[in-house]
Amino acid sequence: MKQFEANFDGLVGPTHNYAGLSFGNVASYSNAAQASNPKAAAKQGLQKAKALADLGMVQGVLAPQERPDLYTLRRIGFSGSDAEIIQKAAVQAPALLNACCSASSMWTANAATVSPSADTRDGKVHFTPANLVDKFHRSIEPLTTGNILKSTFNNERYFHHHSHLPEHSYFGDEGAANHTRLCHDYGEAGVELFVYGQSATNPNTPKPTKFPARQTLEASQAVARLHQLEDESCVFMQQNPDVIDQGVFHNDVISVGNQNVLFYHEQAFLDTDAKFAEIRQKMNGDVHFIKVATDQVSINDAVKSYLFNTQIITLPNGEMAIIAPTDCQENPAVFAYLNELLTLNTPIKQVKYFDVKQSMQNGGGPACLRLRVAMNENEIAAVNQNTLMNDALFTRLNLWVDKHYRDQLTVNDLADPQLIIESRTALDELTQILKLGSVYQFQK
Ligand SMILES: N=C(N)NCCC[C@H](NC(=O)CCC(=O)O)C(=O)O
Repeated sequence: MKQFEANFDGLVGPTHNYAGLSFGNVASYSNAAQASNPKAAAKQGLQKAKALADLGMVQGVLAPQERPDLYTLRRIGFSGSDAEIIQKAAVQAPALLNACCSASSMWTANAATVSPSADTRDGKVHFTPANLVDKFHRSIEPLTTGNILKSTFNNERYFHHHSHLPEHSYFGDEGAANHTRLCHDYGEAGVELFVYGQSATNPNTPKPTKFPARQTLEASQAVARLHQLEDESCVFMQQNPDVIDQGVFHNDVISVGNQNVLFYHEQAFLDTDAKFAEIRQKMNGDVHFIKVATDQVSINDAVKSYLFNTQIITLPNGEMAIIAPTDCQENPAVFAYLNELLTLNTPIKQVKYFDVKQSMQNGGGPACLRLRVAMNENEIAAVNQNTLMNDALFTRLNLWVDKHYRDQLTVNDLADPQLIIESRTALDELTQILKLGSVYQFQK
């Protein structure tokens, strides 16, 4: 049976804005309070998704979340009509209103951790929504994420959905941003590489000192247990705390894998040699570790350009390509490195650049925008087919964005009570386009 790795990109929501909500994420902090362009942001995302579909990849979309999140604002004590709640929050607690308006669910690498059926004991594809407890604006995502995943992968014969992990710092979980699956063929059992920032229960292990380590070892181990993975197919590796302190807030800002390739910066991990030996032994066969040295690309350039927040994809002809943000073209050291990479004898033969600047300005590159789901033909046939990208869906979603999205949004606009009406109208229509059923609270 044929095997594929599908990418499910998050649709950018109508409230896309820059509110400086993510301490430790350099781009989010440095672009705080800039005006955003929701329509352009959504279209940049659609262009990338469509281009991958046109390359012959299986490409899907995941719906965004309802924002402003009135339910959370009510939960924290704001009352009255929708307009009154927004108006009171804007005056009394503007930072909390901003958090409840974030379109951060667009970065679906943080939606969940996914283990393909080839790796799991029950032979199903497993999903655990990330609890994202480190950031308040993201901690309000997992319930709706679970609803959207269940409506997108809506067949119990093939898909096993778990609840998110307990909402406590012991179990800080950021989903697939800290999880890479290495394998020889997508349909064969692979090695699931869990990269954590700190151990929450062991005070003697290294930790960053300036910025938070969002992913814990305890969360990664819990996901591996839930997903019924064998010990022989898991590797738990610690991210270098020094790079977290330089703005590498997720592992996918410093390394990316695909099949038997791991592309990484030499400073990415702790205990690299021993852990790579473990990966080699568990992989039973060739693994290409493509190391980028600090004198080729500094951590600062990697964080600015998102060299490692690229997608490595296997094209239908078997060659690998890198999907990179145009920011990599604009950074001389990174552009020179990528040109050189193509001359080295690695499986990566092409680089394709995409303008995703609206997302980049909040610290989200091409890889943040997608959730990978490796599936066989039967599993793909069991996916909600209305979420799969093709010419018709691309046209339909562009028209939908044109109809509902604002050209520009500032943080001050988040107090406009009209925004919730626009957002709900847009999302209601989207659930009909994607035939998701009632995934949002306002639809229940
Ligand atoms: N690396 C991966 N996989 N994802 C990137 C997530 C970016 C996101 N930015 C934000 O949430 C910024 C929102 C704001 O500041 O308005 C975050 O920090 O969680």
